[in-house]
Amino acid sequence: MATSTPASSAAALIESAKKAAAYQAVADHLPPTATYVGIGSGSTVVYVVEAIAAKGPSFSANMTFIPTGSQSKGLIRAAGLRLCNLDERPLVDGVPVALDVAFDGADEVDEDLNLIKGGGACLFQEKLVAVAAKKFIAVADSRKQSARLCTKWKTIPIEVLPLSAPDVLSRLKAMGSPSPVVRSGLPSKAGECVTDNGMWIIDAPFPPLLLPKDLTAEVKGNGENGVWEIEKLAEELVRLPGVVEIGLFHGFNGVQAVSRGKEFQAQKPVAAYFGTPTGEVQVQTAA
Ligand SMILES: O=C(CO)[C@H](O)[C@H](O)COP(=O)(O)O
Repeated sequence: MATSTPASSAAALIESAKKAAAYQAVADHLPPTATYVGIGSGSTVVYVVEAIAAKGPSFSANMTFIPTGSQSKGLIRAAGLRLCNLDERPLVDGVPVALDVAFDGADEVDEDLNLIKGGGACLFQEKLVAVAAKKFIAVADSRKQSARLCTKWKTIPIEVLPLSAPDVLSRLKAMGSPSPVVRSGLPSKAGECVTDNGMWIIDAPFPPLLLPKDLTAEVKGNGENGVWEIEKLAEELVRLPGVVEIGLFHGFNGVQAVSRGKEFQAQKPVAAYFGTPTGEVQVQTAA
């Protein structure tokens, strides 16, 4: 007879928290009229696909699902949903059709809905899919909720061209990241973790990232004393030669983007769903 240990029951509670968040996010944000839907990567998104499949084939008959990498592609296929790669979407007036909604997991979510992503090394395609969607929804368990990024998930995943890794590492150290490392593929792969795009991931630790509202005349958040505000850090990181994409999803969300005339360029979710160990789901929305 299988015995339940405290560790196995804690793991089961986390799984049910992820599942509850995913099912509620799908119920709230996937209307039967949706046509193009983004599917992210990671263990929580498995339940997003399960929730969609559970609605039956007629619900998704007119929907096409856009993956964020090979895991996500496999999930869409295994569920019998219609798959279309990001670059194969039809053009409307010369522009690739917008996704109605994209669902994805996160490694950490701050109080302004900025995200750290890339724990599963899929951040580049995840960002491409998020910005192609009118509405991006994050799903997670409540361990991911945090006032400031880099508090619980202490490193920022950065996708780099392998050739550039030594230079990027030394530039990151100069920016105040104490010990950035190239992510290993162990235990499943000897050598570096190679992304779906043939790149490497650098995990760069930073102290907790400030929000614009934290800045004062004394605290500038520009890296002085190693302290960074998220927008300033993101701006510097994407400018490093060799960096392909960063795991900070920041700036504005889809609703704010429309009002700024920057439709479909939003990296931030409009809502994050957090499952809790008690079975409750907390929803954090943009202020
Ligand atoms: O960003 C990701 C992959 O690059 C994942 O969405 C993130 O790591 C969360 O994964 P999980 O749902 O397994 O906690």
